[in-house]
Amino acid sequence: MAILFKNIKELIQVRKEPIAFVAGSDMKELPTIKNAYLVVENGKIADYGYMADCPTTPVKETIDASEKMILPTWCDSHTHIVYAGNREGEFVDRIHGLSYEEIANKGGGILNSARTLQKTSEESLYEQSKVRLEEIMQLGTGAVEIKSGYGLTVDSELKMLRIIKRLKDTYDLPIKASFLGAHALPSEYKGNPSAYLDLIVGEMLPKIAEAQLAEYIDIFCETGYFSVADTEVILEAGKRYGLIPKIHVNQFTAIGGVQAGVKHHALSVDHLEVMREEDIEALKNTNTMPVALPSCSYFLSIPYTPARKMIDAGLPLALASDYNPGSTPSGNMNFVVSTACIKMKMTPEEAINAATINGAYAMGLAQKVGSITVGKQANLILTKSVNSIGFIPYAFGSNHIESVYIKGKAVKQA
Ligand SMILES: N=CN[C@@H](CCC(=O)O)C(=O)O
Ligand SMILES: [Zn+2]
Repeated sequence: MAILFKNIKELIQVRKEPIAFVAGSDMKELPTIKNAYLVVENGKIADYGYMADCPTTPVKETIDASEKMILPTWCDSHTHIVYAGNREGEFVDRIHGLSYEEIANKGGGILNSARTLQKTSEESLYEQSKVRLEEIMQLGTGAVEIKSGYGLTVDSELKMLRIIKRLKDTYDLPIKASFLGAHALPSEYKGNPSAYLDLIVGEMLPKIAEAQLAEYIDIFCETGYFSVADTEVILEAGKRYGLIPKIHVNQFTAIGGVQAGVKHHALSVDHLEVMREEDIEALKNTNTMPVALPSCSYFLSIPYTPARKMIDAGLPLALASDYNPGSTPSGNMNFVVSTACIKMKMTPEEAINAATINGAYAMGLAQKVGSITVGKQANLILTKSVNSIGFIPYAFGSNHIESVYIKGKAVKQA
């Protein structure tokens, strides 16, 4: 039996026909219906429209949404929520003046998280990760991509990906897995990166593909991590096993990673804090979604992705959290949307498009989530009483969410 939401002050991100993503000036358009109803049946959006046309057929439950808005849940296309322990010690080191790079050069950073994860049992890692997944669901995330990349050995990378699989099998929200074996060079391979690339290509990838543990292949293409040539090797290898590229590029330096991503038909290129004209040019008229991670810029005090320049050049943009223990210990997409407006000068409409339909596209889920469209999964945010759409990112410190629904079922609040 159906659930009826009635008297919805504004139903946000209504798309009658499914769309893949929005780009350029279209990102300013966020279609809505004021004074609306919405019907959910069998976990899917079954019907919606103006209250004047609200159906009178009996339903299992009616929810009065007077003064409240409904929008699709956030689509977080870039996270690292499977990790062990935390890195608050490095946070304090940075307060005392060390840079992210200096900490990494001392064996901290990603290698620090890898050492902890390698020592952590699969059960404990699952328990730690599921807490973060449940936390982000309560914060309104209804679809998420999760990366490996804190294992950096065959066994530990597989351990991470098995946990992502277990989360997929346990929870109702869509989850996508990316294999990020090339996240950092393990210290035992120092001076011999090609031996580590051989391990990824020769041992990790075949095992991951055989067990069907990942949809995407990722790499940290960055000065001091992996080169553009390494990136091409890894993306080629991943593609041989059917994995689609989704890569980390241009976080600290621009070295041609965007072009490599486009050349290999990456579904997304993520970070993009440092963008040259030629990087923006390279993304035009492609199917590659640029993804900005403003919480990372905030936490590390590094530049924000030049969203205005990119959108004004006609590009699409997605927003994601980058939830991880080092550069972004937060998976709060509400903060991401607010920060995109406050620091990147995106309008509320652009930011909501970027965090819903464009995020869904960046993880291959645009047909399933990211808009209010009949037949899509009923993953919904019911707000508290709010004045307007703009009020949501404007009042950035407040919790505007009354309830989150995944496949039409309310997510238990902590
Ligand atoms: N930049 C690369 N990877 C992560 C951070 C990893 C870490 O510091 O643990 C990111 O996307 O920000
Ligand atoms: Zn990342």
